[in-house]
Order: sequence, then structure tokens, then C-alpha cells
Amino acid sequence: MNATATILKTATATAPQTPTVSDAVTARQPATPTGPQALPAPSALHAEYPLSRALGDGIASQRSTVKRILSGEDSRLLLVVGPCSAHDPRAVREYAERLARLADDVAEQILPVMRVYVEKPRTTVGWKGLAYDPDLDGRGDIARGLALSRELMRDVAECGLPVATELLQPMLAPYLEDLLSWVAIGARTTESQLHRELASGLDAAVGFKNATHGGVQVAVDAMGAAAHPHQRFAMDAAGRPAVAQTPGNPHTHLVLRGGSGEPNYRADHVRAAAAALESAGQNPRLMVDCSHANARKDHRRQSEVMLDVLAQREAGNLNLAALMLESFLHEGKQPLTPGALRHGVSITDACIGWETTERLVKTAAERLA
Ligand SMILES: O=C[C@H](O)[C@H](O)COP(=O)(O)O
Ligand SMILES: C=C(OP(=O)(O)O)C(=O)O
Repeated sequence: MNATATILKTATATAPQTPTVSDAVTARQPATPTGPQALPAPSALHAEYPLSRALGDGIASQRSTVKRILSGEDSRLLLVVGPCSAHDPRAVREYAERLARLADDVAEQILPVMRVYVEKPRTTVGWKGLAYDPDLDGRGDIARGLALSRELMRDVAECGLPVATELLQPMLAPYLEDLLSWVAIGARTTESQLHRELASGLDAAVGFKNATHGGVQVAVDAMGAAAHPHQRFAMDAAGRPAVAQTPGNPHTHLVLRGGSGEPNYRADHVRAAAAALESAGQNPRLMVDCSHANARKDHRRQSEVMLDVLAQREAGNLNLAALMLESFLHEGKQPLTPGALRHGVSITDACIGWETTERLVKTAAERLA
């Protein structure tokens, strides 16, 4: 019996109702070790899903627009928006089409960048994202996950939207990084030297989140580390282990996401964070993540956070350069129950639905006009 069969059988035996993938993951028995299985090299995936010259130029220009907003040369608001995780490419494409239309409507005030998050960092265990487990069944077909992720990001970029993702597994970056206009290093990895080194070699702007317990200094330190050149362990385009020399990335910023269930988006938090950045000689312009601990894990509170931040901006605090929203076609979240998934609903963190998103983004554009 292979490992998949063991996982599902265990879950069925222990759970009286339909097993979810999370059940399967938590009920997992020690897997029989198998030898490593080969993955395609980054160059193979690039050849299968190439970037046209026009798309490559478009992404280069989107990256520099993002950087200009973060440095204050462009006074628009950067808005990283989209599903918590991209579990269903069809629903993500549908969302991208809607967002691309909305982006045109608000282009004078806001630059929407779409979340296409194909890796999820987990607090303990759980589904880890499209790149790891595209079939949502715990088998972990990473080769297929990488291909679907690249194809999906390319399709989103083809809609004219800049693409954002969290980079979690440094080995995954060479497969996707040419498609990215903005990158997050998440709250669980901002303190990691590997992720700081990774950020130091990226051409896209990088947001470092404050730690899950709320500490902001780790992100300030991360910005300093990422601005430096590094020699890092890497994988070359042919998939061979290599030493990469990174140039250092001066285009990084802080993301306030709240910590230990407490928000940190209010004016006093923003002032304190900007002061910490300035005293470290770093860019004080930052992003507020309206979700996660800033919304106390309640997606309905994202609007409240966004409106508060807009009011701070109207009051003159231009350090508030960017916002993040977790939003999908439909509101809320659902358990990962194979065969019973609702279209366009998150299977990780709860999201606001499309109508609320559209209303909020249009309201923001009117207020910023
Ligand atoms: O954004 C997503 C989640 O907050 C993050 O991946 C952690 O999720 P978990 O606590 O459900 O594992
Ligand atoms: C995992 C995420 O955020 P954080 O690192 O803030 O938990 C996310 O934005 O998907």
C-alpha cells in the first residue's frame, strides 16, 4: 500500500465523517521513507511556460512602479489583494479577471497587485499550498504543483496584474521569481537568515512581516540584512546546487500584520514602527496587512482596518504606502473536504468576498482622489 492510501485509510478509520485533508495530515502515520524523487529543473519549467518579451517588459515596469510607490515617488496606494491561498486555479483566474477590471477603474489612485499564494506557512500542520499539494489530497505532487503554479501566475500576469506571493521554500524561487512584482517574507520566516538572503537576491520589492508575536524589530533587522550582498546556497537554472552572489535588495519594507491576536495598525503603532525604521536608517514607508492578527482573524474586520488606515493617510501620514487584503470570490472559508468544496471560497484563512472587496477598493479610490 502506498503512503496516500495509508493516509486516507487512517483518516477514514479515525473520523466518522468525511475526512478532510487536514484530518489526513494530522492523522498521518510515520510514512515509509522513499528515496527523493526528481523534480524538473527551473529551466524546464521556464521552457514549458515561457514569458513573452512583452510580458517580461510589463513585469519589469510593474516592479519599478511598486518600488516607486514604496519610495514615495509615486503617491498612489499599493494594494496587495487576493485569496489567502490559490487552491483552485479556475477560481483564481476568475478573480483575476474581475480584479483586472477593477484595477483599471481605480488606476489613478491605487495599484492593485494580486495575491497568488501557492505556498502556505502553517502554524503546525495543514495543507501547504498549490505548489505542494495541487490535488488537495495529501499526495503532495510537487512537480505538478510547480507547473500549475507557474502557469497560473503567468495567466494572472497576462491579465495585466502584477503578481504577489509569499516565498517560503527558497528552492522554489527560481521556478517562479521572474513572474513576481512583489514578494512577502512571512511572519514565521522574517527572522530566518535563509529568507533574508533570498530577499537580497530578488529584483522585486520585498515586504517583511512583523513576527507572529508582534515583534517589529525582526523585520527591521531583516531589511538591513536583505540590503546586504550575500553568498548563498542556491539552485541554478539547470537544477544544480550552486553558490549565488546576491547584490542586496534596497527595495524592502515592513508589513504590520498584528501579533498574538492583537492589532498593530493604529496611529500610535504606525508612528512607533516608522520611528524604529528611521532609527535603523530604513525606509519608514510601510504596508498594513488588514487581515491576520490585525483583524483578530475575523475577515469581516478587514474593512475596519482599511478604513482606519485610510483615515490616517488623510490625516497626513504618508508612511502608510500600502495595504493588504485577503479576499476571494466568496466570503469566509471552508474545510478542505474532498469532493465537497464550494467554488471561490478559501480553504485557509477566511476572506472577504468580491462585492465587499470591490466596494472597499472603490471607496478607497474616492477617498484618495
Ligand atoms: O495566512 C494564512 C495563515 O494565517 C497561515 O498560513 C497560518 O495558518 P494556520 O495557523 O492555519 O496554520
Ligand atoms: C501567511 C500569511 O501571513 P502571515 O505571515 O502574516 O501569517 C499570509 O499573508 O498569507
